[in-house]
Amino acid sequence: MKFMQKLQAAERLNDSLLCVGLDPDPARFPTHWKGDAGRIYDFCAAIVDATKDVVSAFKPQIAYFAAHRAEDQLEQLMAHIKRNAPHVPVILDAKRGDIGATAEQYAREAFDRYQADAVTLSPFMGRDSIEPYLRYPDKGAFLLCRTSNPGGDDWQMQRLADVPGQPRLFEHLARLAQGDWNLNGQLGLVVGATYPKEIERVRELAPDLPFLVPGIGAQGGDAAATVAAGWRKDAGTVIVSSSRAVLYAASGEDFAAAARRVAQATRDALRPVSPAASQAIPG
Ligand SMILES: O=c1ccn([C@@H]2O[C@H](COP(=O)(O)O)[C@@H](O)[C@H]2O)c(=O)[nH]1
Repeated sequence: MKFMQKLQAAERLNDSLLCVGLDPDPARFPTHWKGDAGRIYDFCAAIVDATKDVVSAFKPQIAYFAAHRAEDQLEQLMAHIKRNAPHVPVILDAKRGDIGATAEQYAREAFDRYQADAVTLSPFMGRDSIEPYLRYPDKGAFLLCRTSNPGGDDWQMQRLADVPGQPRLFEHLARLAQGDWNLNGQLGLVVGATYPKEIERVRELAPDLPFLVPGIGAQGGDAAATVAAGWRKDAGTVIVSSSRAVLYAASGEDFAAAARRVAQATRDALRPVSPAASQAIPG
């Protein structure tokens, strides 16, 4: 099944726009596993099992595994999700961006090694740095467009003097992703929940693309404003990601149950409420 279809099916099945981010930090593990990087798989698998009927996607962040030499635990985790939550798409947050030949290797890493359904990419190096990922017809790729961090202003808000209308960089990218670059409908955009006005702008420029939206929870973005700005009935959807607020909801042996409660509350806060929208994710 293609990534976009899998995403749509998971949204409907779980009636959810929430993506749980898997950013395992051993220093924040529950007391009985605290500091033990050997428990990364156990921790993430428990979160997956507790939230798999509440989410539209999972988003493991590769840095949290690589930093602890835990790539083998990421492979195990991906296999666990395929086995126990096969209906939930997995977006590998890797933010890769390199020349074509190297991008081919990164694409193999994401899609062959880790079996991800989609990957995040930095589009800074241009179209040929994205193309190798699009050769996997069933997979998706999310391009960083207007990121959730304050430093995103340094580049993404700059105007391009040589392009008609002098769009900001993020606006130019949104147009490319909706148009020329999106040959087979595999692209989406990363837009931070911390900038709802820009989410709205990107939605104008890219009406059909799925948005991966980090920045609610620990970064303080507003769930309802995010959905109002980015989600359109029967058109572009949003995959709203929260990591730390869910993962570290409690520090005792009940951590997975606490994560589930926060995930459920977040999913509920993300329900579309505009008059044009239905309460449930439409089928
Ligand atoms: O613009 C971006 C792009 C990616 N991220 C990633 O999302 C999560 C956010 O974690 P929280 O704990 O929910 O704040 C993390 O993996 C980032 O690398 C982002 O925050 N902003």
